[in-house]
Parts: sequence; C-alpha cells; structure tokens
Amino acid sequence: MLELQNLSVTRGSFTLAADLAIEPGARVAVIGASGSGKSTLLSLIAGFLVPDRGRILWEGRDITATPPGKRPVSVLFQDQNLFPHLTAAQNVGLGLRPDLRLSSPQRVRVGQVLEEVGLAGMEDRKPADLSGGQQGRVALARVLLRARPVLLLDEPFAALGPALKAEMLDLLARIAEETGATVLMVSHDPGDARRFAPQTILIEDGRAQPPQPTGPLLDDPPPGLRAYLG
Ligand SMILES: Nc1ncnc2c1ncn2[C@@H]1O[C@H](COP(=O)(O)OP(=O)(O)OP(=O)(O)O)[C@@H](O)[C@H]1O
Repeated sequence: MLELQNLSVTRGSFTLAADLAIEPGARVAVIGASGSGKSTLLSLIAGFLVPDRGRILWEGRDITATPPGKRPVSVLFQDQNLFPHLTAAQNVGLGLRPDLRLSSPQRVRVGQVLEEVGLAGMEDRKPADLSGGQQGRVALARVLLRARPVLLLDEPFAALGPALKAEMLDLLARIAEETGATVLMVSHDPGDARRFAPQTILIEDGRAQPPQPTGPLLDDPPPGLRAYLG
C-alpha cells in the first residue's frame, strides 16, 4: 500500500494537499485541470519534491526522506528520454546500470524485456530507426527492467495516435497485471482513464482526492472536472 498522509507542498502561490491511500497492484488515473497539480503529485511520490508536511509510506515504511533513486518507484515521462546515440538494447540497459557495463545475465534480461514489449529483433536499432510507438516501447521496457513496484506515468503516450496509444495502454495494463505493479498515470484523456484505470484520483482546488471508481466519476463529473473535460 502507498499512503500519502496529511501531505502538503507549496510551490510559489500554489499548494497541493493529499491524504489518501492506494492499494497494492491498483491502476489509478490522475485527472485534473491544467495546473491543478498532477505532475506535482507524481513528483512528491517520486521524491523529486519534498513535502512541507506529512508523510509518504510504502508498505508501512516511511519513505518521505528517501532519495528518488532509492524509492520503490520508477517514472515514465512523455518525452521518453531515449538517448539518440544508443541502441534500443543500450537504452534499456541504462535502467540496470548507467555505465552500461552489463553482466551476461543482465544482457539476457534486456533481451527478454525487449521481447515482452514486442521489439524482438530490433535490439540494435537506434531511436531514429524506430517508429514513435516502438520508441515508446523501448522506454517502457527500460522502466519494466527496473522492476520497481510503483510505476508513475506522466502522460506517457500523449504524442501517439489513438490506435497506438490504446495498444500501449493495453500492453501496460497486461504487464502491470503480470508484475503486480501499482500504477499511477496522469492523463488528459478520459478515454485513457476508462480504458486503463479502474480508479481515479481527481485533483481539484489544491487537493488530491482519494481514489474513486473511474466510470461513475466520468459519467457524472463534478462541475470543475466537467468544465475541464468540455
Ligand atoms: N517551480 C515552481 N514554482 C512555482 N510554481 C510552480 C512550480 N512548478 C509548478 N508550479 C505551479 O504549481 C501548479 C501545479 O503544477 P503541475 O505541473 O503540478 O500541474 P499539472 O496538473 O501537472 O498541469 P498540466 O496539466 O498543465 O501539466 C501550477 O499552478 C504551476 O504553475
């Protein structure tokens, strides 16, 4: 279980508060208007931002002061962060060792995750020789290889077309199920939330609300969310 207890952080004139818990293995969408604090919430969980008050607990352990690299968390951003001069396999291998001095079992493992995301045979290609969707898969493979129990995604597939995006979400859902990972995904697209996440954290008026069932929330959104969704 991931718990945010009486958490609050202020950035300039903006304050975000959160007091909520996320069940292990849950898939949760994070929805809110532009500037409502979605990225801020993810940064708090990832440890890029330190709260002004409150605690973050993972499996009962206080990780509020734990540096990002030591948290049980990996993060996938929209821009995928692939290095253009490295091959797909090397980009994935960075998830294990930043200096890329992989042992042979580690190299085997890189091959396995690339296969899991459907990139067998493309190990030696550089990002420029892969499609947008394939690049997304490389980034996903790198995150999977780290095998952290909490996966944070900040609009990871926003640049992809609808069909490709749906495919990536299904792949992600399948892998999350297999690994039991807890996944939080920021999205602007209610369709993504419905497709991927049984539960949603709504951020409104400076507060991240506890997860609630996605379908009913989107069927009958509160006024602020309704205005935002259009
Ligand atoms: N470094 C900062 N200093 C001051 N204010 C900041 C800083 N970073 C973000 N903010 C403010 O915090 C608020 C929340 O930002 P955040 O990026 O979390 O929103 P968001 O919901 O992810 O937005 P979007 O959907 O537009 O990406 C915004 O009002 C933003 O202007």
